[in-house]
Amino acid sequence: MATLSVEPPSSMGGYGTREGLLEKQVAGARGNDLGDAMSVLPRGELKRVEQASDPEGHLANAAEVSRLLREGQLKEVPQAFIVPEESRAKEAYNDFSGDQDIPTIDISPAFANDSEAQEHLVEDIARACESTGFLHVVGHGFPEQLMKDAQAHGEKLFALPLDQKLKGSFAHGNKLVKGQRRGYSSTPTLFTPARALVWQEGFTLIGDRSGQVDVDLYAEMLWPHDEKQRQSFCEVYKEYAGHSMRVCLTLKDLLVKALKVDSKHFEQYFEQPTQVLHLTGYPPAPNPLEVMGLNPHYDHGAFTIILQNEVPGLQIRGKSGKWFSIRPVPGAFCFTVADTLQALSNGRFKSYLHRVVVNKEKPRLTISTFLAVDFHKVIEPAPELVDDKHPRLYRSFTYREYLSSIRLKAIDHMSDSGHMLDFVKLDSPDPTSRNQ
Ligand SMILES: O=C(O)CCC(=O)C(=O)O
Ligand SMILES: [Fe+2]
Repeated sequence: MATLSVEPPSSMGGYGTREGLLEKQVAGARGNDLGDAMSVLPRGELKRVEQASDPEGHLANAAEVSRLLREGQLKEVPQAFIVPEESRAKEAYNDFSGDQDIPTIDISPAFANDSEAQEHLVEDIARACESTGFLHVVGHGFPEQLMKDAQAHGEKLFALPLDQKLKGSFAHGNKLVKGQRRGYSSTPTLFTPARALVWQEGFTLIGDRSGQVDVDLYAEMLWPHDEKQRQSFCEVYKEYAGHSMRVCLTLKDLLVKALKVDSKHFEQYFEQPTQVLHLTGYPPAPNPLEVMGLNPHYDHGAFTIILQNEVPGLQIRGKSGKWFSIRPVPGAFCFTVADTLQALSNGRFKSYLHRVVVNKEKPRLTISTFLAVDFHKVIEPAPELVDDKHPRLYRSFTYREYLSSIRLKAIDHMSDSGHMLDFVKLDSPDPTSRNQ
């Protein structure tokens, strides 16, 4: 996924020149050690990623490879994408066994004055976050046309020639920001125990609480000669960021109510939240299960809302341990609890392992909004959630630490499907997670 910036929100606007903004962004990114918030790169792996996403290396870009295969210019998928047998998904993109447990919840009572309906809503949310960790959100008030426009612009972006897309990337040439995904990102290795390039490409924007987002710079690099497209792209994603932040903050309020805790404790984590808007394109693959769209992982932030096109592929590993695909619900955001929320709720709300598999025919496109808590706030559960029956599960940590030192430690010791949160568990027998 994506990169987070610790720059304060005001830093996203107001730079007179493109160079100034560029410089500032690079400096900002260098100044933080968060790295890529979602990608787990084992040490030494970065070089491989940089090489793999070399502008010359068209064969390391999943979209390009997919195109060449479709056009018959390439006979087989390059080895770098092939997932070792033992790490491959066995469940196809349209295996929905288990999907019936994922509820669709209408959050419109959150905007109305009906306390009874609100109470039911809050109960439904609590139940879903405690059991499946995933749910579909409808009745969110996000403009339907804007969803479609954002998806259409995503398709346009991913349809650009690779060389052009790479110009809108922060991972190349002098603009290299180590390990970070901002703007366009060519196919990376993500959550790597599987050690293969994932079958996807991405585009990342960083936004703040006010809904501002750093889109202008990338649009200028992607469409230097097409002002109309550039403006329209920027307009759509700025609007998208404003609405998605609003939906996220509404969800945050509902989650606080669902936990029945003093809202003050929670509010402190969301004074300067960051939203990472991440578009992911998953091209078709001839033998879909020999590659992986996105390796199994838990999201790190507070929670994520995912807008999916009509093509399924997001899979979760349910309580029974069985993987299944989530059927996209038109007009809905797919919500998932992430690690920070699991820690803040003292384990009551659960972050689940998920991944993405691809299919033979249809490109999949998603727009994820990752909501992250303030980087420097010490994450501790609300006192009401800790008692004799519910002892404290995780030690205190900051989100910044979670994405830097804890993450590095986890990378060295974590298994394929390991959970990074286990590395801050208080009763963990794992010596690497103790005495920190
Ligand atoms: O694209 C999707 O369906 C899910 C993406 C995801 O899980 C992630 O980027 O963390
Ligand atoms: Fe995820």
